[in-house]
Amino acid sequence: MTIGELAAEQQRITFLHDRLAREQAAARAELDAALQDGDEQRWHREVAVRTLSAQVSRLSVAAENLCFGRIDTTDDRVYVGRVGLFDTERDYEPLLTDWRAPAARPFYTATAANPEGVTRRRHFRTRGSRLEGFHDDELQLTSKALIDALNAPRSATMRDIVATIQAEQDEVIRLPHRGVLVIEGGPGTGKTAVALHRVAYLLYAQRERLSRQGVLVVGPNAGFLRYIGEVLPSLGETDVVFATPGELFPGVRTDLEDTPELQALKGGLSAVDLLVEAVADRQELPVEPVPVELEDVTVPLTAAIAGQARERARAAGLRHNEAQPVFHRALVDALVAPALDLIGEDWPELAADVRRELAGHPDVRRAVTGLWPVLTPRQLLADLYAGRCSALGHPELRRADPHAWTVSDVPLLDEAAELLGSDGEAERRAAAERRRAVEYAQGVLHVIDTDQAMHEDELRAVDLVDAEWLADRHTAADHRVLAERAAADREWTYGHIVVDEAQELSEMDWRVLARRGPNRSMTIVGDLAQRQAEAGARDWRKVLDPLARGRWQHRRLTVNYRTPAEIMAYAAGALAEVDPDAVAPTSVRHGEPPLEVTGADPWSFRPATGTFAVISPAGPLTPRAAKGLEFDTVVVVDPERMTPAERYVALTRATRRLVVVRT
Ligand SMILES: Nc1ncnc2c1ncn2[C@@H]1O[C@H](COP(=O)(O)OP(=O)(O)OP(=O)(O)O)[C@@H](O)[C@H]1O
Repeated sequence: MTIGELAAEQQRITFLHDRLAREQAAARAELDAALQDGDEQRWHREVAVRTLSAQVSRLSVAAENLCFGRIDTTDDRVYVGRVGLFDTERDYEPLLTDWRAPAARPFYTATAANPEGVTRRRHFRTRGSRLEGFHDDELQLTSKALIDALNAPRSATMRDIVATIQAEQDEVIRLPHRGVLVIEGGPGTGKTAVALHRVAYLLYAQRERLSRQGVLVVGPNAGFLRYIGEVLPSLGETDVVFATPGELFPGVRTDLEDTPELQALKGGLSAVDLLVEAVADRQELPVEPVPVELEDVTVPLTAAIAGQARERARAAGLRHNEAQPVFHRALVDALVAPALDLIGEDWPELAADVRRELAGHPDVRRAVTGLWPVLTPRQLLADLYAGRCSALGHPELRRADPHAWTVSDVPLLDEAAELLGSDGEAERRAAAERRRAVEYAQGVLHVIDTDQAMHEDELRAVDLVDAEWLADRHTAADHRVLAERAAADREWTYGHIVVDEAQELSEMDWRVLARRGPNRSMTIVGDLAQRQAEAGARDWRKVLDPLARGRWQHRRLTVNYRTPAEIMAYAAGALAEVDPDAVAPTSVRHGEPPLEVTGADPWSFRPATGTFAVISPAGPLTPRAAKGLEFDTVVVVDPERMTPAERYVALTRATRRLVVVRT
């Protein structure tokens, strides 16, 4: 690196930063203009505001590490960075190439064995717009830039890796597969990083579709979501909903766990049958005949009559709530003949009169709501847990607070919503919303109309518009951002779904995700050897065949970027206990061997700098909560008191130093 070269590259980087600043200013000005534009149709304006806001946020996060690399070929030179910048005066010639563009790809994939036309690959080290240095990596597999990145101390949140994506990772990030992609790999192989960069890549390659539908990222717990939550915004992407499996049913947010036995019961597919039975159990027959008092006679609504009506309602093939009116009609039909028998007369109009009387009769209506109640998913499950479970052969499901939802209840609530159908609540809410809007519009028109200053022969607002029309204009647009709308709507379907730590999800969880992603565009990352959940995956085929038979692909990552080789060798014992045939990933770095001590205070190992965690069966950080996280120094307390999978997870969290303390 000569001083002249450094100055030339600094000039280039300064120029790119100036360009970025210009583009930022232009996008902001356009956004301000769109926000103030009163003439533009409202819908157009909202689309423009949304697109421009996204553009502004994308450009504003790009300044840090704006340009991180350069590749030279025999006839071209490409600067690679976080966003694309173009020379608008020179036919949109690229000044900086977005890391996701095809032209940037050789930056990640060229090797000495397969240089892809690349003669030089250069990595820049920058701070803001200041170039601190650069180096050329001779197209080696493991570059200095990677080792520097891996040796850097970690912070509380995960960072993006655009400057140092490795070839095996790049292949997965850009894989053109449209269905389900499973990325498997041991601890620290960059599965999470790769999945998030794949989202950023897909948002780049299929922006039109994905920004309309959004992307859902499912992670194991809130701590993990906080840890990874900055990666996509740092890449300028915001149309992403993050959720734990305990948050996938709108209105419920839980991290309570059932016992492993209950998790297994609720997580297996037989839970669907249990719910079908629970719904059937709510289609009841009267124990005693219910008297229906007509004008002339009292007809007993017997179990036989209700049974007849129930058969008809069940045969209608509708969902439970939607079949209630069918049950009502069938009950009325079934009561006509006994009523006529009791009246003892029959002439053509009499049957029609009796039917009419029965149809509107409060006794019949009460019987319908008692025997075939409209239910919400929560009511169905709460009643089940409050005691109905015993009659269905599962007394173990009974619990003191039936509404204390657990993570394993969430897929059951979702399944129940499917079985029950609409309870009318959403429609009622929409109708109430609409009534309020019309009332508001009427108020607005009234104010305009009673304005004293108005002349009698002037055209008045009410001559031109009515309240319904005004209400339409008022409520047409939903102002919430996509992520909020999607998270609140159980029937929202996402353009792409990412599932991290996917080995933890139960068969019932997968059914929820299948509903949220009917196009089966998914990236699933996990490691079967790290499974801690009783109802989790033991075999990808078993999980994915029902979801996307013939449409899923499997890729494996083999290099460990987190844990030094010495720590990985130590953790290999735990891995062998989980699965004797499993192969541990190969670490790229070496470090100090783990330290084993007895009876020491775990907190005495807290280093002066860097991130630190104590993982112990009793907390503060349990192996379960440590899933997916990493720290510079980790103290694992009493690994023998953990299951082999928990031990394997706990021992593979350190990026530098591992201490094992036995109490
Ligand atoms: N190409 C890369 N350049 C720089 N850092 C990387 C790269 N790939 C992975 N890393 C870093 O390695 C660490 C481990 O990555 P990540 O958490 O994605 O692994 P994982 O496979 O999801 O691990 P686990 O299974 O334990 O959750 C992170 O700090 C990540 O930033």
